[in-house]
Amino acid sequence: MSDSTFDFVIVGGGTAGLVVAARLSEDPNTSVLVLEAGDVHTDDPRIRTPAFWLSVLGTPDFDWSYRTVPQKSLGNKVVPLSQGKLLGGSSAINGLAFVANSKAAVDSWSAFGNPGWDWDTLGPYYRKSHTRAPPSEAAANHLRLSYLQESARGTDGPVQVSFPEEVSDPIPAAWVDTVSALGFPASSDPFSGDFSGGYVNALSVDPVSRTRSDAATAYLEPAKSRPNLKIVTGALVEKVVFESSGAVPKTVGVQVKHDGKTITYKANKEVILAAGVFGTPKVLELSGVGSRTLLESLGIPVVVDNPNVGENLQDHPCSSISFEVNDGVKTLDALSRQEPEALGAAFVQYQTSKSGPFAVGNYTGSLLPVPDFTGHDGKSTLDKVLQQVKGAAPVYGPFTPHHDAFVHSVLGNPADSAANIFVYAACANTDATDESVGADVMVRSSDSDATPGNYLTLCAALLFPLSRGSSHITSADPATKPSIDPRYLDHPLDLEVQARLLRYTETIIRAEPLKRFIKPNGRRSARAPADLSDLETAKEHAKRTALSCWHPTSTCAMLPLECGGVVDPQLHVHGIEGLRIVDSSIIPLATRGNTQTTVYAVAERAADLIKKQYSLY
Ligand SMILES: Cc1cc2nc3c(=O)[nH]c(=O)nc-3n(C[C@H](O)[C@H](O)[C@H](O)COP(=O)(O)OP(=O)(O)OC[C@H]3O[C@@H](n4cnc5c(N)ncnc54)[C@H](O)[C@@H]3O)c2cc1C
Repeated sequence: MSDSTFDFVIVGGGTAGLVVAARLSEDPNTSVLVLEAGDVHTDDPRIRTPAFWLSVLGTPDFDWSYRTVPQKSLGNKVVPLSQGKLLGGSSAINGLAFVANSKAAVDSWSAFGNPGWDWDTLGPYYRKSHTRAPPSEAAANHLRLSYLQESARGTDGPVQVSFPEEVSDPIPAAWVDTVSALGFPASSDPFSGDFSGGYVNALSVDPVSRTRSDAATAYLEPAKSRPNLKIVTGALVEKVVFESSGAVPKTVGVQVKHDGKTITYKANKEVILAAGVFGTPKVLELSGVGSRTLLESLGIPVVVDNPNVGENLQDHPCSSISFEVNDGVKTLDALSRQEPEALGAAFVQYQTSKSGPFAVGNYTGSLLPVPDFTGHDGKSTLDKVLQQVKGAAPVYGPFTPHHDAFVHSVLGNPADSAANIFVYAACANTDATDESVGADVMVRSSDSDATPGNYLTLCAALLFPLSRGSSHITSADPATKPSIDPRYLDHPLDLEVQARLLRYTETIIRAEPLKRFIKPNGRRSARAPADLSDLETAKEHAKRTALSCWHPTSTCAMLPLECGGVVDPQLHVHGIEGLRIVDSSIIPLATRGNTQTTVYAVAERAADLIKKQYSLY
């Protein structure tokens, strides 16, 4: 294998990049190079220990620590946006929730102009990427997991997935029972494509070692000794290099900064971009693929003028409120306050029996229709809201009519979920400041009252936001971070829905059995209203507390060019030979639920498409 020329050069050793690298290098006659800007931290206990994920956010060794531009609709708040900067990428720092997308959402990809991308074709790749260990009988009973289906789970895929074997904490069961009693019982297996209801989700946690299972451990570890696979870390890809003499620019390789030197690696077959939702459009723009106006303003020679690059950014906004629990109810507050006794006990429990709070991430949630739009008056309420926002609805680009049609159809179908309401078992600090990075905004901090107390935070996340934003470079210098503008809650329909979801938390905490755990007239998070029942009050609180759920997608969407696209259904960049994108940036529509399963599935499918094109083993 040459040191500087490979069949495939993969930019980004994150979630998608390592899947594709592992699959392509299964063919011993194919050489694969992975270039990752971050370093190797696979053995670091802060990465491996499931519950530590919030505490590592903002750590420069692990996190790009992006921040949005001031968000107009949130009173100019700047929202911190973590993204993994290490081998394994965001799969190594994420919240570990392992939940599949819905059939309706994936089927829409094909309807948007991507033939061959629907639930029937992608569903098998969700299963191919993971192995879900069946829960013990005790955990299945305690966590109300009777809806799981054997046919929906992955049985021999690389990512190891399990349920918390936690049978002493009454909150998850109370949560599932409460949501069910309110009319939303878990309907099916989350990997069947048709799930809705309250649930305890599976986690990307190895059932034996009770450590994080990510792209580095699941995909790279078994493949890393292959002689045809080379991984270079600490390597920032600055741009893709093209040969532009023919009618269509041809990809030659990439230019990289490594150890202070500038190096060019060549690709015999393809360069594959997997630098993530902000990294991939940045590399494209630095390479001359993007809006002519932007590139010329920065002095970057234009290779392909495509103004869609970096557009269509979608993310799940999440607004929340914390409620004080009754005395004696155990939450994570003591750990979040870093009380030595609580930390010590959790540490010992994890070390000795791989159990306790350190063994799990966040796992109590729900995927729901918008409750206001269900039931007897649901349709007329939705019609009224749609009518009300009609005149003020922005047009973000050519994808808007397709996007509107899909979101309106989901909102109008009580069998589809448009909302994720979940519980974080501690008080949350939702007030980002200009200096906030990573975990500052979730972990309780100075803004909480001084008296120690225990809380449940209910978070409401809008799963199909119509607000769409962008991520673009502002300089030709590869070291400069992009300007990220998700436009959270910019679309008036998003604010209407988000406020209704947040308002619904008042209904949830007043319903049995969860009600038994909430302190009557107890304290709430700082500056939270005493009652959210008034819609205008809920809107203000939704805006004030809105943060990212860390699920950004779609900045290089798989869509026809005229519809706002950057890649075609083979994941080739429009108008360029030999350049593909395989990461979260190609997902055309925000996912119904957390994103990692969809990234794994897309990358698995991408590897098959590439293998087929080149007749690889
Ligand atoms: C804090 C957080 C919590 C989350 N929680 C969950 C959750 O609980 N469940 C869930 O399903 N999803 C969750 N997600 C989302 C999910 O993890 C991501 O959507 C997914 O991992 C993204 O995969 P990717 O391959 O697109 O990008 P990444 O995995 O981020 O990979 C991109 C890689 O490219 C590298 N890179 C970038 N630019 C360059 C360059 N120029 N040169 C070389 N390398 C480069 C990066 O360092 C990174 O390693 C979370 C994400 C975060 C950040």
